[in-house]
Amino acid sequence: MAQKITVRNLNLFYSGLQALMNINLDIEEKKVTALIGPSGCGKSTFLRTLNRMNDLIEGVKVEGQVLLDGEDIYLPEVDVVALRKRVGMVFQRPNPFPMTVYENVAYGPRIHGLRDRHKLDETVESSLKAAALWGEVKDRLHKTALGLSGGQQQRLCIARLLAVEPDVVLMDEPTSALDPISTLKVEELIRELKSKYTIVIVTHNMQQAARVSDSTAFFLNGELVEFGDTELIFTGPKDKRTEDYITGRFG
Ligand SMILES: Nc1ncnc2c1ncn2[C@@H]1O[C@H](COP(=O)(O)OP(=O)(O)OP(=O)(O)O)[C@@H](O)[C@H]1O
Repeated sequence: MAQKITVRNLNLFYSGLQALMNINLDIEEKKVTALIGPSGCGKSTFLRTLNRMNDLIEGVKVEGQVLLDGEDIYLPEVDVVALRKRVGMVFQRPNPFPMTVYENVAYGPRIHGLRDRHKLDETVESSLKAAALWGEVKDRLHKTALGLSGGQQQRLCIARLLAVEPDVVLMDEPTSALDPISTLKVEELIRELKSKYTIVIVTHNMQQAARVSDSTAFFLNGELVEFGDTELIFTGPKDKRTEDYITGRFG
């Protein structure tokens, strides 16, 4: 199976304090990879290394390699804006711009040079359809996005990201601020999106990891303890620490 992202000997330090310890991990193309582990174990930090979001934090030092389609994203000549277009991110709390639904989705393509109104309309419609939101918003495209429900706002943020045609979608606890029904809708969407995108999701919810992911990585204190097929991780983990965590003994 094709590897989309290859992580080799990755270490990360926050002002000298080591938050990731020698991580080695292969992320498969068009699969969902879940990152699990107790609070503070480094899941979000690791997720942010995949599109260099940690660069925005002062005092961060990264060692090792993250290869995207075989190319090291940490080389100095890499265009970080182009990288973040290819590797987009959805956050814990939905963060639509204070604009209309349409403008939220059209924003990215416009920034990247799309001006043609007809093409923009098409992109907005196809992105909202891909995010399973079109039916709910097609009659309110020109109303503020802030009037949508939390679950709709999160799917709008996913549509906004899909509009710039990424390869990889990073999701940092994308349903933690949502009610159970909205959560299921986003989970359904994740399963649909993997036919086109490589998805990496941080979740605190073990059932969610089991429901949506193909592979699961268990982190503890900045280390990758175990990584493998989700079913195997949940039914027969090799490491005692993984077993303790998934059976709820800690975290
Ligand atoms: N901006 C930062 N500056 C300094 N230390 C940080 C920063 N962000 C995270 N850390 C530290 O790095 C470690 C890993 O944090 P991280 O947020 O990646 O963990 P996490 O597993 O995602 O936690 P949670 O599940 O609570 O979100 C923690 O010890 C945290 O305090």
